[in-house]
Amino acid sequence: MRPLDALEQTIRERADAARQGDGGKSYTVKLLTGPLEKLCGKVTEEAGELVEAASEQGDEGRAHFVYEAGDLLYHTLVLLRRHGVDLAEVEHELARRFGISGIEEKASRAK
Ligand SMILES: N=c1c2ncn([C@@H]3O[C@H](COP(=O)(O)OP(=O)(O)OP(=O)(O)O)[C@@H](O)[C@H]3O)c2ncn1[C@@H]1O[C@H](COP(=O)(O)O)[C@@H](O)[C@H]1O
Repeated sequence: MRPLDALEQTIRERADAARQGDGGKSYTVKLLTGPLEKLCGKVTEEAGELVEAASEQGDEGRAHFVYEAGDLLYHTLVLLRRHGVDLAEVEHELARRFGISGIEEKASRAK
């Protein structure tokens, strides 16, 4: 199983635990059951940290960039779960775009 799929499964298990009033020691459960603004704030924060890390140089900068990308992906997966959206649904959306040039798609929206 891809790590991203395994992580999604763990997050789904945490959501099930939360529904049963379980998962007190889980950070994921806190994000799933706390205020939506808190989770959205974390996604925004992690996106900002990834963008900041993008200008860091060298091996250390690269490792930090990868670390921040992991944080953003994790928090994004938790937000998707909170909305009942599976990763497969997002992958389906991305697959739908295969072969559609971003520039052409933008131009078609401007018409
Ligand atoms: N991949 C992650 C993961 N990535 C990041 N984080 C947590 O996300 C938080 C990142 O926020 P910050 O760096 O801003 O830390 P912070 O300031 O302490 O966070 P806040 O107080 O603002 O919430 C940290 O607490 C990290 O530990 C993660 N927490 C959990 N997972 C995965 O989810 C699984 C289940 O975790 P639990 O639900 O906690 O059991 C784990 O085994 C991991 O596989």
